[in-house]
Amino acid sequence: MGTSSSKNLDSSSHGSGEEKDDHGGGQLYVSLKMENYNLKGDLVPHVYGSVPLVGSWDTSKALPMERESTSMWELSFVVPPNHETLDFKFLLKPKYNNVPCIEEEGSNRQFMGGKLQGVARLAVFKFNTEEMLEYQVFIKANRVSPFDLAASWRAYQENLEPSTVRGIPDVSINSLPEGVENGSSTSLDLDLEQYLVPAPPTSVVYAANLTETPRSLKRGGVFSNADVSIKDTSVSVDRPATIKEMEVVIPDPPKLFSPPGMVESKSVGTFSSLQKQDSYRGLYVDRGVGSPRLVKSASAHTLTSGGKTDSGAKNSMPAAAGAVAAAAVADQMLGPKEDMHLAIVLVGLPARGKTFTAAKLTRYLRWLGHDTKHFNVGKYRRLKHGTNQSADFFRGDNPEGMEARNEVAALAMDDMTAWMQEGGQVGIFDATNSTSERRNMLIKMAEGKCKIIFLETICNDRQIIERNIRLKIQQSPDYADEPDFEAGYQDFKRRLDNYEKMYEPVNEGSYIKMIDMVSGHGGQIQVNNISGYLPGRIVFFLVNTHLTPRPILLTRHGESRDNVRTRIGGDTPLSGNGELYAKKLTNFVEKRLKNERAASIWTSTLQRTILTANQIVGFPKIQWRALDEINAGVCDGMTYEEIKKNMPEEYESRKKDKLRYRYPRGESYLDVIQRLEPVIIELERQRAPVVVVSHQAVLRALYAYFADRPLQEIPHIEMPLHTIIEIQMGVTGVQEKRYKLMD
Ligand SMILES: Nc1ncnc2c1ncn2[C@@H]1O[C@H](COP(=O)(O)OP(=O)(O)O)[C@@H](O)[C@H]1O
Ligand SMILES: O=P(O)(O)OC[C@H]1O[C@@](CO)(OP(=O)(O)O)[C@@H](O)[C@@H]1O
Repeated sequence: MGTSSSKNLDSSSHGSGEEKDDHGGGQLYVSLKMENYNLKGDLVPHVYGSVPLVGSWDTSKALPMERESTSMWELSFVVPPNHETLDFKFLLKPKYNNVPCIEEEGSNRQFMGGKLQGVARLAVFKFNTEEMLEYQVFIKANRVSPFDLAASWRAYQENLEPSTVRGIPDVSINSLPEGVENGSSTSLDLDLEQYLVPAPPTSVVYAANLTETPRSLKRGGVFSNADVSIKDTSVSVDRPATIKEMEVVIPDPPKLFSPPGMVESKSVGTFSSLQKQDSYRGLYVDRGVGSPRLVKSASAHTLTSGGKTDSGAKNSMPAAAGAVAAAAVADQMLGPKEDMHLAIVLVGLPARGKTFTAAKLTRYLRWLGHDTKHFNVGKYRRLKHGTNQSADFFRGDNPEGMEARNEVAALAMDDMTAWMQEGGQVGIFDATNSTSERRNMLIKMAEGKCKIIFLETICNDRQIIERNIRLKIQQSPDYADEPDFEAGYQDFKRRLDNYEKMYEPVNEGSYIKMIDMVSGHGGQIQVNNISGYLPGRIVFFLVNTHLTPRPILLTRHGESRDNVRTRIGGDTPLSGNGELYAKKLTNFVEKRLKNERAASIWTSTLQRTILTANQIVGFPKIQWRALDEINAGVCDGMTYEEIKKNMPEEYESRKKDKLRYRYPRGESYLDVIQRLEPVIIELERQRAPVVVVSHQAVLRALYAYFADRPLQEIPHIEMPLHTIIEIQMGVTGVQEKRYKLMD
C-alpha cells in the first residue's frame, strides 16, 4: 500500500515476513494469495473464518478468491482494528455450490492484534488417502488509516485501464471531419509503392505435391518423370512455380479492374503466370490439379487422423474440428458406403470456368479439413497425347479422337476412385463431360464407390466468353508452343464449335448448375436432388462466390502493450508504436481506397484492433467476434517462457502439434478455422474491398485459405506486425502484395 504506517506480515511458505508494530491505528488490510498451476475440476479456493466478513465459520458463506492469473488466486479485505483475533482457513469448493467442500489440513491460521501467528506453511488439501493438492500461500497485512484507504482507491482508479473502446457499437462509421472530402485529405502525399515488400514465394513442397504425375499413365509406361518435364514443359508437373513464372498479365485491360498503384504481383491462387502483355504465351501454373495415387502427398497425411490402413483403406477422419468433424463421423457411422466419398464432376463447354471453379472448391474444402483432390483430364490428355492437338482432335465425328478422349477420362476416373478407396473424401473431376454418354460412363465407373454430383458451369455472356478464350490462349499449355496468338485463337474457336455441336446440358442425377455467376449478381444456381452436409455446404459456397475484382487487405492490429511484454492474449490497448501504426494504416487505407465507391473495415471485438482502425473515417466498421484472437484459455496473459516453465507439458504438447493443440479452456487452430468459415464466405460474397484488422493466429488461418496453404503449415505462417497483406481477387484467381508500413 506504500504508506508510512504500513505493516508487512508477508508470510509465505518460504518463511514469515518482517513485522512492524502498529503505531498508526486504523484498519487492517489483508491480502491473501494462493498459487498452484494444477486445477482440480471446478474447485475454487475460498476463505472462511471467525468474523462475519469471512462467514463466521459457515462454509456456505465463505469468500471465494478471485483468479489473478492462470495459477494465482487472490482475496483482499479490510477488517476493523477492534478484532483482537481473526482466525481463518482456506477451503476448496465450487463457487456456487457447497459440495464438495475440502478444508485445508492443519490448525486455524490466526491474526492476533494485526500480527500473523505461527510459522508459514503451505495450504494442503487432501481429497482421499492418495490424492492431495498443495498451494503456496502469500499473506500480507497492512495497517491503514481511512485516509490511506481513500488515497489508494484513488490511485487504483487512476491506474485502472478499463477497455477504452466500450460503447463503440458493433457497426459504426466515423464521419469525415468537416471540410474534408473522402479521399482528399491533406495527408495523402503517401507513395504506397515505397512500402511494397516482396511477398513470400509459394510453398515449394505443397505446389510440387499437388501436381504429381497421374498414376495410371505412369504405371502404363506412357512416360517417365523425366518425360513429363520434356513433353509438357508448360505444365508445372514436377516443379513448383517460381515467382518469375507467376507474374500475371490480364488481357483486354480496359474491361478489367486495375487498382491504383498496382505493380508486380504474385499469384498465390489457382491461375497465374502469363508473361509480358504483348507476348501471348506464358507459363501455366497447374496448381491443385493432379492425380496423386502412387505417392502420398503431404496434404493427404495432414488430412487424415492417423493414416492407419484397414485392408488398404485408411481411416478418413478429417483433420478438422466442430461441424466438419461431426459430419464426417456421422457419415462414417451411418451413411451408405458410397456416400463417404463424393465426386464433383464438372460439366461445361471449354472456357466456362470449370478448372477455375474446381480449383477454388478444392481450396475451400481442403481448408475446412476435407481430404480433397482435383483431377484434371486435360492434364492426362496432354501427358498421353501431347500438348499440340489441333481442333480436329475434338471433333465429334473423329472416332480416334473420341476414343482417345474417353480413354484418358476413364484413366483419370480410375485414379480418382482408387484414391477414394484409399480413404480420399472428395474428388473433383475436371473435364468438359459434355455428353450424356460420357457422363453415363462415369456414373457406371462410380457405382458402389462414390456418389456423383454434376457441377455444370454455363455462361451466356459473349463478352465474358471472349475474355475467357483470350485468357485460355495465354494460360493453357495447349497453346504454349503456338507463337502466333491469332492462330491459337482461331484453333480454340474451332475446338469450341466442335464441342458446341455435341453439347448436352445436364439433366440427369444430382446436379448443381451455375448460370452466369461471374459478376456475383443476376446469375442463378439451380440444384437438383442435392442433400447431405457436404453437398449443402458446397452449394452454399458456390452461391456466394463470384469474380468481381476487389482487394482484401489483411493486417494485424498495431503493437499492443501485451505484445511489448510478450504476453499472449489479453485485451490491452496499443503501445506507442502501435498507435503510430494506427495513424499510418489510416493514411494507407485512405489512399489505397480513395477511388472505391464502397468498402468496409472489419475488426475483432478486442480493443487492440478497434483502436487500430479507430481513425479510419468514411467507411463502415464492423466488429466480428469470429475475428477475435485464438483463445489461450488458462494461458491467457502468460508469456511463452512462463508457460514453458510452469506448464511444461502443455508447452510440449503445443510444440508437437500446434494445429490440433487446444489450450485448456481455450481453442486450437482447428477451432479457429471452424469459426472463421462464415468470415471466408462473407469475404467471398463481398463485392467491395474489405480491410480486416485482426490477430496473428486468425490472420494465419484466413491467409492460408487465400494462399492455398495446407492446414499443417497454418500455425507457422509468418504474420508480422505493421504489415498489410493485399489479396487481389479476380478473374485470374488470387494474387498477393505486401506493404510494410514501419521498420
Ligand atoms: N462460372 C464462370 N463462368 C464463366 N467464366 C468463369 C467462371 N468462373 C471462372 N471463369 C473465368 O473463366 C476463365 C477460364 O476458365 P477455365 O477454368 O480455364 O475454363 P474451363 O476449365 O471451363 O475451360 C477463368 O480464368 C475465369 O476468369
Ligand atoms: O499461435 P501462436 O504462434 O502462439 O500465436 C498466437 C498469439 O499471437 C498473439 C501475440 O503473441 O496475437 P496478437 O498480438 O496478434 O493478438 C497472441 O495474443 C496469440 O496467442
